[in-house]
Amino acid sequence: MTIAASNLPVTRALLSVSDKSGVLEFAQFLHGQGVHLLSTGGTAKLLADNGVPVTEVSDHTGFPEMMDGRVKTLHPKIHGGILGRRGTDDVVMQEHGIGRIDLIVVNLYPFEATVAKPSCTFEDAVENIDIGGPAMVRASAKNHAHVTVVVEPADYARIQSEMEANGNCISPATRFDLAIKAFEHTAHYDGMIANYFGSRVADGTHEQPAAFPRTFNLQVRKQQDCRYGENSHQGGAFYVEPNAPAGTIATARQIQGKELSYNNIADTDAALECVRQFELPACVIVKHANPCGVAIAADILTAYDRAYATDPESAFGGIIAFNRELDGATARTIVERQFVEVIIAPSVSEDAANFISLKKNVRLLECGKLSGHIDQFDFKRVTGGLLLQHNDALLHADLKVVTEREPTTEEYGDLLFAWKVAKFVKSNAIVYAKDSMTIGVGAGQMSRVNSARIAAIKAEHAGLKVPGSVMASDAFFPFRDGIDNAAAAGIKAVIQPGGSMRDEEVVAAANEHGMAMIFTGMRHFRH
Ligand SMILES: NC(=O)c1ncn([C@@H]2O[C@H](COP(=O)(O)O)[C@@H](O)[C@H]2O)c1NC=O
Repeated sequence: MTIAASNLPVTRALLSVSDKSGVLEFAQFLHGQGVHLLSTGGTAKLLADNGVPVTEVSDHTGFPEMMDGRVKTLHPKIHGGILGRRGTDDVVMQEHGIGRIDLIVVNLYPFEATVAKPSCTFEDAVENIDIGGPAMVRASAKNHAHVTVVVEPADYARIQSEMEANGNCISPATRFDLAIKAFEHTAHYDGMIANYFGSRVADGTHEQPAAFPRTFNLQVRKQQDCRYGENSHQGGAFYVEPNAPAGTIATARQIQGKELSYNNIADTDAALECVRQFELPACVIVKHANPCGVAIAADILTAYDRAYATDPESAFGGIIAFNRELDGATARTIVERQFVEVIIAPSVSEDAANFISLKKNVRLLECGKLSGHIDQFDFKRVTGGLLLQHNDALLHADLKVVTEREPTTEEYGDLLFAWKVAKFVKSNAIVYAKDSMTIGVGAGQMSRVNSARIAAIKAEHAGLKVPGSVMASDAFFPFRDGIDNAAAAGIKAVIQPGGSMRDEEVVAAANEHGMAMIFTGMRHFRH
C-alpha cells in the first residue's frame, strides 16, 4: 500500500505546548493564514490574552480538562481528528462529528529537566510524565500521510516558510521528516522515564539506590557518516548525544581540512580529554589513542615544542590538542615542522587559521571553552552486550608519601603531572616525566616492566635523559623489580596507587634507592 503523498493545505491546527517560546508568533502566523486554532488550557490562555482567536480543546470536545491536567486531549474528537485517513475514514468522521486536524504543535512536559533538579521528588517526576502529548505526537506521526507534527519550536520557521510558499500546504517530504523526528522525540522521552524508574528498587519505596538502570536507554543522533570505520573494510559513523556539552569532540566545529575519520574522532577525543585536565597552557599529542607527548608550559608554543620533543617519530601524523587558543606562532611551527592529522583547541586565532590553511588537508577544530563536564557513564561493547561503568572522573584519593624521603617541590609537580598523563595512557601505563614534560611513555603492554622498558627506549630515541625524571604507574607494582629497574634508569621519584600485597617490599626498595614515593589510593586502568 502506498501512503497518499500529496501536498495538503492546513485548515485546523492544535497547539499544546509546555515550552511556549515562539508559539504566540507562530499562532499569529497560522491565524493570519486562516487556520482554525485549537488549544489546551495554558497555551489557549496565552494566545487569547494576546488577541489570537482560539478554541479551547474542552469546548471542541465538550469535555472539561480534568484531574489536574492528566486528561485534556485524550478524546476521540481529538484522536479521531488526527488519525482519520482522507478518503478512507471520511464517512465515519462525519457520522461522529469529528473534524480533521491537519497540524499538531506539541512539546511535552519537561520530564528530563524536572528529574535533573536535586529537589525533585518521585511524585514531581510522576506528574511530569506527559501522556496526552506523546499520544498526539505518535498519532500524527503515524498519520503523517495526512498530518504534520511539530515537536520543537526550532521548526516553526520552516513550517511558516513552506506554508507561505505553497498556499498553506506542507509537502509529504517535510511531513515524513517531522514524523521521524516525532518518533525520535517520544522514544527519547520514554527512554528517560524508563531509566528513571528503572534505577529505583521495585519494592514500592521508589528509593534510588546507587545502581545502574534495569534497562539502559540512550538516544544518540548521527552527526556524520565516516568514510569507513577503524579499518577500510568496516563502515563507521559518529553519533552524538542530545545536548552534548560545549568543549567536546561532539560539539567541536571543523574550520578546515578533510572529513574527520572514525580514528580521527576517537583520537581527538582522547587528546582533548587529556589536555582538559591541565590548568596551565598544555599540549597533548595522541597517536593510536595514546598520548605520545604531553607538556605544560607558560605558553602553548613551548608546551607544543616540549610535547613534540618526547617522541617526534610517533608525533608524525598525530592529533594535537591544546587547552588554550591556538595562536599564529604555534600554528606556524606545527605546519612547518610536522605532518599532523588533526589540531583541536578551544579557539583558533585568525593568524593560526591562516597558517593552517597552507596545509589544506589538516583538520582544524575549534571546540569552545573546555568545561569540567564528565559524562556519567562509560561503556564498552562486548559480544552480545554492553559493559557500563561510571566514568573515571576522579584523579586520586588522599596522596600519601610512603618513603623516608619526601619528594622535592619540583618532583612533586612532575609526579602529579605524570599521574594525570598516565590516567590517559592505555594499560599497563608507565610515564616518565621531568620539568613538566613527558620524557617517555610506555603504553598498552601486558607487563608493567615492559611498559617501563618502552618508556626508556622512547626517551633514548628522542635523545632525552631519564636520570632525574619521575615515574607514574597507572596501577601498583606487584614486585620490587619495577622499582629496582626504575632506580637503575635514574628515576628519582614514583607515583602509583599502592595496594599490592608486596607494598612493603616495594617501599623498602624505594627507600634503599633513596627515591620518594607517593601512593594515590586510586588506580587508573584504561583499556
Ligand atoms: N493529558 C492530556 O490529555 C494532555 N494533552 C496535552 N498535554 C500536555 O499539556 C501541555 C500543555 O498544557 P497547557 O497548554 O495547559 O500549558 C503540553 O506539554 C502537552 O503535551 C497533556 N498533558 C499530560 O498528559
